[in-house]
Parts: sequence; C-alpha cells; structure tokens
Amino acid sequence: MSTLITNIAELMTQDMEHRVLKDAAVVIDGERIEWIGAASDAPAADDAMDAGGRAVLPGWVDSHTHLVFAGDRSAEFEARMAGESYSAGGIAVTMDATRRTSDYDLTRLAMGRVAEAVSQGTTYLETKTGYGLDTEHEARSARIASTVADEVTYLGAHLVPAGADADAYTELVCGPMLDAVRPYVRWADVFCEEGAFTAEQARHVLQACRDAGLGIRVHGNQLGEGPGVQLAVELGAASVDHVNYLSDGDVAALAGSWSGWESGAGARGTVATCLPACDLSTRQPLAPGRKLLDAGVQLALASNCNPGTSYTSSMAFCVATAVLQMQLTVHEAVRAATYGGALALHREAGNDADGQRAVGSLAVGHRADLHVLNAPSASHLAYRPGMPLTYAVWRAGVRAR
Ligand SMILES: N=CN[C@@H](CCC(=O)O)C(=O)O
Ligand SMILES: [Zn+2]
Repeated sequence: MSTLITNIAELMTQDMEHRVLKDAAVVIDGERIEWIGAASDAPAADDAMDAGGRAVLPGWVDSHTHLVFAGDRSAEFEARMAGESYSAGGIAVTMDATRRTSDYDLTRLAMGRVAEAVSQGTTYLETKTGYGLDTEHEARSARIASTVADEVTYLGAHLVPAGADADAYTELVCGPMLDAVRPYVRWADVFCEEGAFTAEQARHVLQACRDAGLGIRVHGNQLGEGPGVQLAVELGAASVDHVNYLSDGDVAALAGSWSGWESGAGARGTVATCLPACDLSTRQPLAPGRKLLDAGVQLALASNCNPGTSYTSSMAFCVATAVLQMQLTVHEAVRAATYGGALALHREAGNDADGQRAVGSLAVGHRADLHVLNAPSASHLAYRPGMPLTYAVWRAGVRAR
C-alpha cells in the first residue's frame, strides 16, 4: 500500500546533502520511503494526501529520555525555582516511587509518555533505566522500556543508592545487574558527575558494558567541568550528553573525534547531545551548541524527559530554544533533533548493518518517519514558539497522528 503526500511547500530532508526542497512530494510504501522529488514529477500511488502547502521534516529522534518512572517531583522543582540548586540526590525520590509501582502501572505510565511524544512529532525514541537501582528493579525497568521504546539504555550507574558502598555498588552494576538487563538493552550509560560516579567508577562500568557487547554513552559535564567528556571520547562512546561546562580541551577532544568523518576519511566520533529543556529547568547555562558546531562536532538535541530535571518530551521546545537562545539556525537545530539523534543512536543512513532502516533523515529506502507541520516552513518552530505545530505524523509508515 503506497501513499503520495503532495503539495509540500518545504521538505527539509536532513539527508547527506542537506537538501531542502520546495513544492515537493513524497511517496511512502509500507514502512519505507519510496520516492522523493518535485510535486510535478510525483508518481501515482494507491492513496494520496494533500499537505496543503505545509512543511514536512523527518520525525524527531529523541535520543535521551528517562520515561520508566513513577512519582512527582514538582516540590523539588518549585524549590529550585526559589533558588535551590539541582543535585543528583533527587533521583532517590523517584527510585522509591518507581520501586513501589506495579509492572502494570509502570508500563502504563511509560506508554503514556511515549504517546505524548509521538503526538508531538517524535517518531524514534530512546529511553533508559536508572530508577530501579537494584538488580530486580533495573531488570524490570529494562524489560518495560523494551516494550515501549525503540532503543533501551542501561543506566544502573545513575546514583549510588543510600546506604550502599559506591565501589561495591559499581561491581554490582558491572556484574549481576548487567547480566540481568542484558537481554533488553542495546546501550549503557553512566552519570559521571560529582555526587554520582567518579571517573574511575564510570570507566569500569563503561568497559564492562562494552565488553558485554553494549554501545556506550555518558551523562557528563552537567553540573561542572568534569571528566565525562574526555572519558566518553577516549572510550569511543556514541554520545556524551548534557555538556554544559566544557573546557577548551573538551571541545577539542570532541572535535578531534570527528576529524575526517564527513569526507569519509575518519571514523565516527562522539556526538555531543545538548538538552536545553533540562538546562532551563535546572537553571544551568545552556550548553555551548554554537561553539561545538563551529568546532566541527556533530550535535544532537534531545528532551531528556524525566521527573527531576526536564519534565517535557517536547522536541519542538528544544528546537525553539536552540534557535532563540543557543544561536543555532533553524536548519541546524532541526538537524540536531533528527539526524543528530539518529547519529547518537547509530541509526543514521549507511549504518544499517543490522537490517534496520535509517531514521532521522528523508531519503529513498529510509524509514517513513514524517512530521507534517501546520506551517509553511520549519522556521515557524522558532518563529511561533510554544504553538502546537504538529499537523500529522507517520511512524514507520503508519499514520500516528
Ligand atoms: N543527570 C542525571 N540524570 C537525569 C536526571 C535524573 C533525575 O534527577 O531524576 C538527567 O539527565 O538530568
Ligand atoms: Zn538524562
């Protein structure tokens, strides 16, 4: 069954040539994109939709969320708005609420959050464990996550639970807990920050998880300059996320990891994932996205949806903030929220060794993940911030909104 979507005023492909087509059309067939080009050249299809002069872009790829949780931390948020600063300790509050919640309710809550994200144009989504923090509850979170998200990350190393010895807990994360989550996850992550895990503990976790066949990523440099970025680059992590406080050496290390990549002469590097909604909600300085891009670093934008630091799954909000406050162009911000997320998850074009279709860009053969805006161009995402601009969504070729 094929569908022609025509009368597209602006088609932002985010493909390798960065093409933006005017008066365009797309044909999707099953879960894949069959054809892209000028509306006047479009082939016939079984079905047709007139986009009415609207803009189309790839569905958002949200490469960093924490959706498997229960409970509410609005009091912590209010205290922060009154001047308190964020610290990792709040994670324990969510851990308690999450452990007390049944499988059924935890699944229902996570599914509801995914549905909210999809209704706003997100078509590919990663989520993490990290609110279980013992073997039983981390495995349960990983299992539930694997039923609701496209990609699952093991974040047993989110916080050392109260009363536990940090090194003994790290051993648990690298041993029995890793074995228990392994069937459900593709990635591992560690919160490498003061109050969470030291560089040495983080290295141990990342190496053990890599040895177990997982891809790795790091929460780093969120609350101050720290070892997270350097560790991520050294170990070849797919991404380092937050990146608020960076030394010149950190920026250089990230840029160096991408040298030669675009010309095909170098290997992939470590994506810097900026989380602007989190930065606003924690009153941290926004990550230096402009500086990173100018240095040659590949950037992702993600929501970091979680109850502590960023209780929103709105990628449009992240894009608007990146344009209005981080000095990215609209094209750069949309690219970071689509192609950049795919790059951070090793799901971009040309990286489909396991048979999955590429996401995050629109080209023939890629997964049919399309986001139709109720606007004639993507610039309206920043020009009309906060407006409900999602008009239609296709996720793997299925109309999701
Ligand atoms: N920084 C570490 N983890 C989450 C916050 C978790 C929480 O406070 O519940 C984050 O990415 O911001
Ligand atoms: Zn996070």
